[in-house]
Amino acid sequence: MSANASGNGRLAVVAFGGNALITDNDHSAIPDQFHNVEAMAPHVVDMIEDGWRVLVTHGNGPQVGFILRRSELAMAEVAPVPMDYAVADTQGAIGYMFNKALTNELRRRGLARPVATVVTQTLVDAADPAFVNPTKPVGAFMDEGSARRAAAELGWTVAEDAGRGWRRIVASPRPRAIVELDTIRSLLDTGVLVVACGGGGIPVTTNGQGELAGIAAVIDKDLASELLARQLRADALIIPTGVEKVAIGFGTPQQQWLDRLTVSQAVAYAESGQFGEGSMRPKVEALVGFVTANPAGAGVITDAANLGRALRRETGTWIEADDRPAL
Ligand SMILES: Nc1ncnc2c1ncn2[C@@H]1O[C@H](COP(=O)(O)OP(=O)(O)O)[C@@H](O)[C@H]1O
Ligand SMILES: NC(=O)OP(=O)(O)O
Repeated sequence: MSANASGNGRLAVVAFGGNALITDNDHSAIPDQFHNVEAMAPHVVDMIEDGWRVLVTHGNGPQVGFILRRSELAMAEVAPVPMDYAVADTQGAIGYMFNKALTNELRRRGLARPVATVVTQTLVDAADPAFVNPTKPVGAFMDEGSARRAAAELGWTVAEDAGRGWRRIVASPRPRAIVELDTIRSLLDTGVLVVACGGGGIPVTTNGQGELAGIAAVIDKDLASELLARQLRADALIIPTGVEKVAIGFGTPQQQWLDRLTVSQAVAYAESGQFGEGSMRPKVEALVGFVTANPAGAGVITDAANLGRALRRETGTWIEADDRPAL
């Protein structure tokens, strides 16, 4: 392994959004997702060349919904896929896309660094109120009529998603612990480029004797990535998504893109409804949690193409502890 591939250096958790993996009109098309992951890989490898150790996490909202829908459509012929297994399926498939794209990009640049995807379980509380109040959008966007029909005919819970259309929603309990945390840490310490905690992790509960059991839910990957970044004492938590910066008045004539938000400003804006529920709000909340626990840490929201520029502070929205002086 080259010196650059050692387990030293600043650690960044980079949490790619599930929607950010999709640009094609046919939202469920796999080649389009791989094409987008291929476009993201050079930005991750740029960070490695800049001396960062990188842990990639990713969302799975659209993809887990597609798997559940395929399973429903095929029910007459094959047994249905339980939701925890559907999340595991997305970790495997999206992890494979990142493994392949990152390995190819490292090879192109002559960098010797192993890449590994860790199937990751995330502990949740079976009594979490989220199980009776689903909030996590999954699968395709629909018009309201189609959504209401799916609710009546298929028993889905549906809701409008951040002004972008209607979607199926499922339970999204808070992540409490990452079961494979020590394995992920060991891999990072030996210089492996790790992909982990996909889709927020496979939701599991424990019976108190440490015995794990899967449960039907999709965990928010921003909140799980924050937990992971905090427990690994990462230096940066970066959330690449569909926008270069966070805005107040998003989508209105008063829209104002933000370079920096203090924790207090972020909390106040979140409480006044400035950030889309289930879209931008959990990202802001994740970074507030991260920089509150680690005031010297960098908490940044941007798009994948601007990862490097955002880390150099040329763009993106940085969320910072209240007492950190503005640059
Ligand atoms: N205040 C805001 N500022 C910027 N974008 C916002 C805001 N509120 C909602 N959004 C929307 O949230 C999207 C990011 O959420 P989403 O697509 O769910 O994330 P992910 O990339 O994790 O799949 C942005 O692309 C934007 O359309
Ligand atoms: N699990 C999750 O939060 O996925 P998205 O980022 O795709 O919504």
